[in-house]
Amino acid sequence: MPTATTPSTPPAVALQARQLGWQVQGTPIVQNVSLQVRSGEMLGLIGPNGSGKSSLLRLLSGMLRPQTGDVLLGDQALHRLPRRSIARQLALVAQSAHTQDAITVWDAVELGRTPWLSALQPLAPRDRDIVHQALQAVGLQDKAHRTWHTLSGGERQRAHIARALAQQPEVLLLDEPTNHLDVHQQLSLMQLVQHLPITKVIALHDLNQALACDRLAVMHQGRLVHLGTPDEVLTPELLQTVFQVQAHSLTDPLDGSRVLRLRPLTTTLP
Ligand SMILES: Nc1ncnc2c1ncn2[C@@H]1O[C@H](COP(=O)(O)OP(=O)(O)OP(=O)(O)O)[C@@H](O)[C@H]1O
Repeated sequence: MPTATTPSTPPAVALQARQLGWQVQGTPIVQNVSLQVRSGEMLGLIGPNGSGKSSLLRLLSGMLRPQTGDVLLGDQALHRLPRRSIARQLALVAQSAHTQDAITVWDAVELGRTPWLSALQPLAPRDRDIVHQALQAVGLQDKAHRTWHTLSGGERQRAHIARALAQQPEVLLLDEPTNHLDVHQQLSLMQLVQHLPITKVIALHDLNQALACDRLAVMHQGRLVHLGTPDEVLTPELLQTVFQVQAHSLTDPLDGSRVLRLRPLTTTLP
């Protein structure tokens, strides 16, 4: 019978930020952020433009090194882990990941297997199956042999996600993954991510999409200002002070779920 101390039992906290701080030339970008991401949850990261969401995700992924505080992946300090070990456990789908134009979609997604292969080791049939499944999950199986530069913005976005899935991470960080996607693709992607049996942290701008998360973390001016369930967090008061919008909750007559109706407090850009 497994116990709480059995090594194969996943830790209750998959990823943890402890008093993270990051600044550029004396300007604080992320300030004193502490949070715990529970194993298996989908944690939404929301906040206005420039509030520090992408920076926090990059700190959590190890791409950026904090000047203060640290990140724990499971119970291990991220900065002490070799890159390869991090890449076997955690994948980041960044907002503007670069991919060479001449590469095919298949090759781009195949790169997700790199952390699992030793030098010069060719892909085993199992690796090829995983790449195939990742392409299928994002609906790109028919475009596997297309070159990168021929893809639309939305197709590139889905290919980046497929590459992260091919990594088979335990923790998946996604930075505004629904950008560039049409409404059908946005909903499909949110469902796909929601049902992945791993830990997810997802930066989102669409607050109605954020309602599907288990918990939400709200960034404002580089600080984490709220953490809780969508109902606890998305109050009219918070939406007014952080997002500068007036919010009304409606109920979807089809399934009784909550829908947010938002109006700007002011109509002028800051
Ligand atoms: N490398 C950098 N050098 C200087 N400033 C930076 C750097 N990276 C981020 N910033 C600044 O830090 C702030 C937070 O940026 P970040 O991209 O983390 O915000 P965000 O919440 O993801 O924004 P958005 O919703 O617009 O994508 C912004 O003001 C940005 O200009």
